[in-house]
Amino acid sequence: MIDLFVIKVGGNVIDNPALLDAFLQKFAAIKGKKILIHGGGKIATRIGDQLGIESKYVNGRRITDAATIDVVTMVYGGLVNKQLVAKLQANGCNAIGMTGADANIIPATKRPVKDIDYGFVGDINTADVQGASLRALLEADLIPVFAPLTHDGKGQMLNTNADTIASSLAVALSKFYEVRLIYCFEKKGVLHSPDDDNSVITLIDRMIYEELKADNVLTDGILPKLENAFAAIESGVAEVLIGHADDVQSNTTDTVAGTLIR
Ligand SMILES: Nc1ncnc2c1ncn2[C@@H]1O[C@H](COP(=O)(O)OP(=O)(O)O)[C@@H](O)[C@H]1O
Ligand SMILES: CC(=O)N[C@@H](CCC(=O)OP(=O)(O)O)C(=O)O
Repeated sequence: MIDLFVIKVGGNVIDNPALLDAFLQKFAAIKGKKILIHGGGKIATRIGDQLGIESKYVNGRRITDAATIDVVTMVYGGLVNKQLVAKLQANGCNAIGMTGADANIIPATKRPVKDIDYGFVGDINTADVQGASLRALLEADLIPVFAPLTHDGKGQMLNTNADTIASSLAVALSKFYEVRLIYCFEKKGVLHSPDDDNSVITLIDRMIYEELKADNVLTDGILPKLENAFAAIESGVAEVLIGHADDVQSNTTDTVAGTLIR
């Protein structure tokens, strides 16, 4: 039986106040143990623009130079994280805001420079994720809320994709709990036609995934999301779902809406 929900909410939801408020209300109402991981890429891009710091992406990852790591640390670890915590508190949810540096929960290594220099982007040291410390917070009935930031153990903050953080935390916690990982975004799930919310693909396994890729059904951010979903399933996470932020509550029950990854 599932006894922990690891839930990720993406940038398009965070950037839409009505959708975000509805999501947080539903998240707060979910019974049982839960963790929230948030993105916020769009807000970081907007605030960067205001500061004259332009955003550049390669393969869905932000090139994070010295000025950009300061922006994302402020935006993800400060503005977005604390606003979400305050709104969850207002909904009666005892949230505690964190980055991967806090309690050393997510140690990472600066991505080595090969063809591309991503700058201060962190690859998670998966075996070192402190699942036991996180369990202690959960057992104290706190609700951890993670910003997409890690650290190198030598004093440097690193920027890490939020989908990857969610997958790594789900894997680390699956030692202690039966975990359902839920990716929440602004679509009803993985879609056959990206513009048609009624075209949800209800089940994707590796074979279907390869077929969908070959047919060019999957583009942009959905590709790394599915890779992270498969990585979780293949490393001990019981269930992974990709669905709409509005459906988060039903997706913690047996009546799921969205795409199940197997
Ligand atoms: N077949 C598809 N089904 C759903 N989304 C798709 C599909 N193909 C491309 N996408 C795009 O992938 C995006 C989700 O990835 P991303 O922007 O990284 O999400 P998040 O908001 O969680 O960060 C959707 O907003 C959508 O534009
Ligand atoms: C390295 C890297 O690309 N990090 C991401 C972290 C934020 C994120 O993942 O936000 P969404 O879930 O809203 O896309 C970035 O800075 O955009």
